[in-house]
Amino acid sequence: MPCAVFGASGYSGVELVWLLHNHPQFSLEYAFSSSAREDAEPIASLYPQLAGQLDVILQPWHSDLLSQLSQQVRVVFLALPHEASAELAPVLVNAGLVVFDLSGAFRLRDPSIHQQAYGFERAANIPETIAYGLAEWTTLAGTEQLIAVPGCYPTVTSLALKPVMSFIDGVPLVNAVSGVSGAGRKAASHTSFCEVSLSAYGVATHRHQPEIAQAIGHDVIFVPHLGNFKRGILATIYVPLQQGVSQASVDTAYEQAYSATPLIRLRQQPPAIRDVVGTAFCDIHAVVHQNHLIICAAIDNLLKGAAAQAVQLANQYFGCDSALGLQQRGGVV
Ligand SMILES: NC(=O)C1=CN([C@@H]2O[C@H](COP(=O)(O)OP(=O)(O)OC[C@H]3O[C@@H](n4cnc5c(N)ncnc54)[C@H](OP(=O)(O)O)[C@@H]3O)[C@@H](O)[C@H]2O)C=CC1
Ligand SMILES: CC(=O)N[C@@H](CCC(=O)OP(=O)(O)O)C(=O)O
Repeated sequence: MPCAVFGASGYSGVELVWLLHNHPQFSLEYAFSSSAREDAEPIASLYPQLAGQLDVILQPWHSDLLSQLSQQVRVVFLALPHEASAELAPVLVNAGLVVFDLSGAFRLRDPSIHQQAYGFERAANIPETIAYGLAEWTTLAGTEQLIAVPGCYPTVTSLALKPVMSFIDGVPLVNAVSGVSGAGRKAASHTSFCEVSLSAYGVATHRHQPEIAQAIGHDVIFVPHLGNFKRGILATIYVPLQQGVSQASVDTAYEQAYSATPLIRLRQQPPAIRDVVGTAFCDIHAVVHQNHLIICAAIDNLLKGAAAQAVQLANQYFGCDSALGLQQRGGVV
């Protein structure tokens, strides 16, 4: 299946390039950077750890490449800033391409919530049905034109909460800590090494709160934190339970939800970030304590929280095993 990656010079884009280059069913035909770059260059000039391993050329995207692209490629992955995706995705869909978009441009269904969360209007002229691709909870028909890949925090939080939603009695509280790669490759003072010191951010304002609420169908309190490590997210979630919910019923609910899903690991101990970094797994551990459920869940933000989930969805879309090409430990960044 010929494919292309936009935003291939960025963190989630380079992970996509690596996964697709090594995938048995996809062939990577184009890897685009922004048009702000003047020349094509080997991806190893930005990521020297790939020298001798990945001879992909990064090519600046220009719209006059569209007709060539749409003749040679069937599917595209967008790892772009939200506004850039909002502009480009409809153009690519109209050119007949299947688009997996890693940004937040198409995730929120309610236009006013979208406007408030992202600060720009939801794109007009978009396909009527946009799939929200939380991979373990979505069945793609293989006819969708645009698939919105969930955000990193919403992925780990929704995967942890969805199996136990019928037990809850109150608002779940989510504390999640992310590594700095979650903020992308571009330089910014608040994500530079000497500035980062574990702290909360976006308290009561983060755009992933409405996305999580939409995904689980319930209100949620969400507080993200930035930690001084490269990659990975650890979420600790406190769920008020209805009277009488037992550990056994919680365990059964997780087993029923995930016994047949190869990329979810139900753990006997709280997962550590290092258990999942470089993998496409989501690890989940849940314990009933008094009338609360305490869930600890971890993912790699750039893989299960971005590139690997996009490939998992593309696997499903084209009828492959959902974990195809995703079971080796890796990670470029
Ligand atoms: N980082 C993460 O953990 C996650 C990120 N995401 C989402 O994925 C998307 C990419 O994030 P991330 O990889 O972190 O970002 P980066 O900042 O690392 O990379 C952004 C990429 O987009 C390219 N780009 C920027 N502006 C344009 C434009 N106008 N037209 C075309 N290309 C452009 C950049 O090219 P150039 O290098 O030439 O500037 C670069 O390749 C974002 O929407 C983000 O929200 C989703 C889940 C997790
Ligand atoms: C650590 C950090 O800054 N994380 C990013 C979220 C990661 C991400 O890119 O999520 P989206 O796909 O929804 O943009 C943030 O809080 O904005």
